[in-house]
Amino acid sequence: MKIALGGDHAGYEYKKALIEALAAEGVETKDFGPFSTDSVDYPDYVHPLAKSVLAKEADLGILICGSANGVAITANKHAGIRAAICWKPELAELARSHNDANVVCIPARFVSLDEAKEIAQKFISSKFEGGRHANRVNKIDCV
Ligand SMILES: O=C(CO)[C@H](O)[C@H](O)[C@H](O)COP(=O)(O)O
Repeated sequence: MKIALGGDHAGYEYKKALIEALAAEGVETKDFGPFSTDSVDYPDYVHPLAKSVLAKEADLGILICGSANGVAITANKHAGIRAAICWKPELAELARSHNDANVVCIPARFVSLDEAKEIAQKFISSKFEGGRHANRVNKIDCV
């Protein structure tokens, strides 16, 4: 499994820690930046990550910023991206199992680092259930 990570300056420290934690578990990652806490514009980092997930260069994406709103709004502009804002591990599990989300957006200014790690872990380890949920997800993509 390969995970793409990105976000903005408000999520930089959490992104760094998540990459270290994933690497320690043998999970391959690709860091789309930013690479410091200098103030940046999140769309500059979200668009390349979304394209990479759609190109199947990465299996799933993790976006981290202050509130998760901007990165989610941006990622969901890409047809085929289903980006979910998750502030609890249970939400991350449901985003995968019910909504087939392929990107999770974590609000770094509203969760602890340990919570962010749990959210990321639950997201990448959960599977889409299909069935009735597939009918619904397919209608999203029909627009
Ligand atoms: O929605 C956002 C980006 O996806 C975040 O909340 C940003 O991290 C936030 O807007 C950054 O605010 P700052 O005052 O420029 O640090």
